[in-house]
Amino acid sequence: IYHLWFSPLAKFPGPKLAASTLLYEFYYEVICSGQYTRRIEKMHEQYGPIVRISPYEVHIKDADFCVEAFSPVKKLDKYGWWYRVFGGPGATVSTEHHDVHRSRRATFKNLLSPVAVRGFVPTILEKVKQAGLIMSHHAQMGRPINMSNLYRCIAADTVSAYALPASLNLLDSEDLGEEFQSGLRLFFEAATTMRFLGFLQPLMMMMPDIIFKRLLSDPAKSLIKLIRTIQRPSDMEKSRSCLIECIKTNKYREQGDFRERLLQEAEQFIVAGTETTGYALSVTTFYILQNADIQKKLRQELVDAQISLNEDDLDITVLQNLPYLSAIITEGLRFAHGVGSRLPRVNKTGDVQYRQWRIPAGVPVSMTSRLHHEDPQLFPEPLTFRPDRWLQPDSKQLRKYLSPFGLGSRICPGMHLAFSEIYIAIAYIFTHFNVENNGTTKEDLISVHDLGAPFPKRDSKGLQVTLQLR
Ligand code: HEM
Repeated sequence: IYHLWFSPLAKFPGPKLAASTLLYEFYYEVICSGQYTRRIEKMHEQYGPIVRISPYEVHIKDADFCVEAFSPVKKLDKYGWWYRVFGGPGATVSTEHHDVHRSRRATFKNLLSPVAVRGFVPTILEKVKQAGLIMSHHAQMGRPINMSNLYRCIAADTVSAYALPASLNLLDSEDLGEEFQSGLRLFFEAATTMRFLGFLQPLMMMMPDIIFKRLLSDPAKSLIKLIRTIQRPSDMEKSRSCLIECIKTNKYREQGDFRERLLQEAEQFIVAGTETTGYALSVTTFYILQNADIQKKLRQELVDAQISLNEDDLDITVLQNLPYLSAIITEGLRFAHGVGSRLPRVNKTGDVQYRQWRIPAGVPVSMTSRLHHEDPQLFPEPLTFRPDRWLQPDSKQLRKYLSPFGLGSRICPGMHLAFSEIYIAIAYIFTHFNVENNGTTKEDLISVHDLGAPFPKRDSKGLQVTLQLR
């Protein structure tokens, strides 16, 4: 009764059931597995650009407003209830308060800068070439390959080698990271459930180690082992400037357990940098393969540019200046929003005004990038993959509405690394192989379950392709 009649949000449009209990969201998120984003989309169709989606939160679908409201100059908190399940209390991604977040994020500002990423290009190329050998082997055997898994392996091996002194080496695994992928999906499913059943967390912490270990998949165990072993002092000394050093030596060093913070930040890097980048690569490749003309133009540009894809002299800026490749990658990111669900923020410093609606300070306000990316007013024929839309005189204006990496002060810090991986992998693969789709449909790739990260239908075989060496 309070939520429906007396709450300061009582006058906001939206379904009465959603306004009165969190069980409404629980049903769509947990019972139906990641369906609330789609439900919110429907609510906007019915109620307009602002809807109350829970007893405590409103969601806005208005790209111009969101760009402004999520601007980096605004001091916004993350919505603790939503984010606490994505990492421990020491992880930057789940840090609630703006000021604490600022100092935590400063810890690895230099680590992920464009200059630092440029220094890492030879390692990225090495990983892509390793994947190229696996592809060549499949080409010779005449066997199709699951590119979704291969891309995820490249992403996991790259981000782990970047953040830690050792790589996860999933490209060496026999199942090409298949088990790792199931583990990641399980992680996101469990996180979605725990958001609502947080009261069970203390019980889980009491679970004996032996039972906990049995529940983990082998790759999850290797990830934990990898992070644990690199905490030995000898590894710390010999490590190049990576996450360990950043946390240990930075001036914002926090009180508390260094190892625990390292574990949480490292996990966050690997989870945040694997599914997202792998998904962007799969979706972009899928759409290139759907259209012979796009593929032809891309190859022509790569051939004309005569780029050397060797570790010693690859200049990534040359790749990044290729207009058609860049347009393809930008359009790919419009489809492959790494975080499919909403991004809620809390402004504690003052009320938020949206049109005639005054949202009281402290109320979580969320937005969803996909809803902007698929808005026909902003992107005509939004469900058609059209790199050309990024090559028009006015396409700079359009970029404002593209937010695959989020917005504001919490925008993805790993985007330079992600861009480098995507540019190198797409350029390398389409230079060295003829690639053909082997029966993959859109339904095998599009996000059906938004669990923080987007996941396709459960029985999807990923992007299956056949290859021929060029
Ligand atoms: C195509 C690839 C990627 C996409 C689309 C992507 C997308 C995003 C988005 C949308 C957010 C904001 C989440 C929010 O506001 O709640 C985010 C945050 C984050 N991402 Fe990425 N990401 C990608 C790759 C990476 C990589 C490679 C890394 C690691 C090097 C990384 C590390 C992070 C971290 C640490 C955060 C939390 C930032 C903070 O809260 O300050 N991401 N990412």
